[in-house]
Amino acid sequence: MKEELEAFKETRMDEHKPQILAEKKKMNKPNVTSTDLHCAIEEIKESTLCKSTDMLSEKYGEIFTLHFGPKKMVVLAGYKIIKEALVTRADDFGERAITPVFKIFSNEHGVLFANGEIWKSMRRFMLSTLRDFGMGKKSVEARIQDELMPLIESFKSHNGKPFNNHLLINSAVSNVICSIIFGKRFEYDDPTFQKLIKMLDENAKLAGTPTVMLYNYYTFLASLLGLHKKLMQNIQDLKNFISQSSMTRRLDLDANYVTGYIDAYLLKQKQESTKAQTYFNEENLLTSVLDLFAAGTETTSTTIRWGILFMMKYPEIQKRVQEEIKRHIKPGQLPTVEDRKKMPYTDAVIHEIQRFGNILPMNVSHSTPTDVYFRGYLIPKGTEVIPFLTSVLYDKTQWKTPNEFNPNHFLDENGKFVRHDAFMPFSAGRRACAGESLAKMELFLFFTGLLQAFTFYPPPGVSREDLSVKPAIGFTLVPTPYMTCVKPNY
Ligand code: HEM
Repeated sequence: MKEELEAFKETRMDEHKPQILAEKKKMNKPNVTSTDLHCAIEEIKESTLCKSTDMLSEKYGEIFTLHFGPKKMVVLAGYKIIKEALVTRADDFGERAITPVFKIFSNEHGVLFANGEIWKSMRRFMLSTLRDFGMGKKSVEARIQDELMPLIESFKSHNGKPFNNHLLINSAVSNVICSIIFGKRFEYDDPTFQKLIKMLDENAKLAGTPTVMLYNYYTFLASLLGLHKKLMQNIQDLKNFISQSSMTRRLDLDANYVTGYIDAYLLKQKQESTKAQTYFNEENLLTSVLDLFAAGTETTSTTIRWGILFMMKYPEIQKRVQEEIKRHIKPGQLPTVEDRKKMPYTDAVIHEIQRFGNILPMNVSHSTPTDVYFRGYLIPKGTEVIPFLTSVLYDKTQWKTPNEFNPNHFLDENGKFVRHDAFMPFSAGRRACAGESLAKMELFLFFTGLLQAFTFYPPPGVSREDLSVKPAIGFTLVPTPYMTCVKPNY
């Protein structure tokens, strides 16, 4: 089989003379290491350095090989090539790379870290169930609005004194997902809830640490050292919690009263139980619920935390958002999804928070399901591919001022909101974020609701210039921990 593949490569290479990326390319270009990539991401965020992604692509081109320890990966850099790969060539680039760390999360089940038929049926079910909840009796919009009130109260309770908003925002966002999954929210001081949030937060940090990365590339050695144990323990504990909750829901299951995702899954499982082949088993339930939990909490919460930091740093922008809120939403009334259409400036600011915040700089790795010929190269089957999202969100050919926080990127000369093709924080193509609609709704309702209620400003003695937008590097780019003060607006 191996010889056949080699022979195949040879014939195809003779025909088209492509280079085998990750093999021949290395000969005429310097090696790019993960450190180079991380440095570039850091420098991009330091606007004073005025560096941008073209630094990487100018040096190495739009497509290059990256060496992580013994492993070679292909990086795609820039809007055009990433769109071509993920959208036009979706069949060639639409698989997930299941690295050893991702395998700990999923054992190749669920949605986020799965492929093939399991991925297809789980993703289809996830999208349709989330859509149904959006239109159900208690819509997702109402669930988010319900969560906004306790969040505002908790912010108020600090009486203008500096506090770190991290845990509170995580709790609010996580509660939206909990309400969708389990059909109920938790009090912020509930010890079980606090433990869940802590484990999710810890895992997001751990997944990007060098020690856990080591597990990806030197798996045997890292297993001996037990570097991945905490991550594994957290995942097991989270799955145990989901399993217990689903056992309770099974007892109360009522097709006329579907409270959440778990109910919907259990009903589907019942329907499919007579089929010879079904993917609606226990392992897929636990993993897809964990996917929702993990992918749905950290991402949205981090984006809101970036948003508050940017509002403190750019008070003139905060003021313009608040003026627009005052014009369209009465005091005491909660924002609704409908309001967004009337509020182009706020919409543009939220889009810019996502662009500039760039929370998933390296996307989630894809891989090639077969040998792929692309832009004159042969990328062998099973190669990990990084569609480098930073290079799209900061692409100099697509944005007027890529290294500045500038809401005008999303406004025309008349102040109307304009879409931007290179706005790709949710990625693109068949693996694009499954929670995009929910995330957009949450970002608008939480951000607008918080800015309606409060003005955010830095603690005494800290100037806006002191506020750093340099991220802490990990799997997601999170703001360096900061303190904030709030002044109620009414
Ligand atoms: C601001 C918030 C969010 C951002 C920026 C974001 C971004 C992303 C990105 C970049 C991917 C990888 C896409 C790819 O592989 O090409 C992804 C995948 C995914 N996201 Fe999100 N996400 C967000 C919120 C959410 C929420 C709220 C949920 C769940 C309710 C969610 C669920 C998922 C799932 C299940 C996948 C895997 C899709 C698949 O592999 O088919 N995300 N997201």
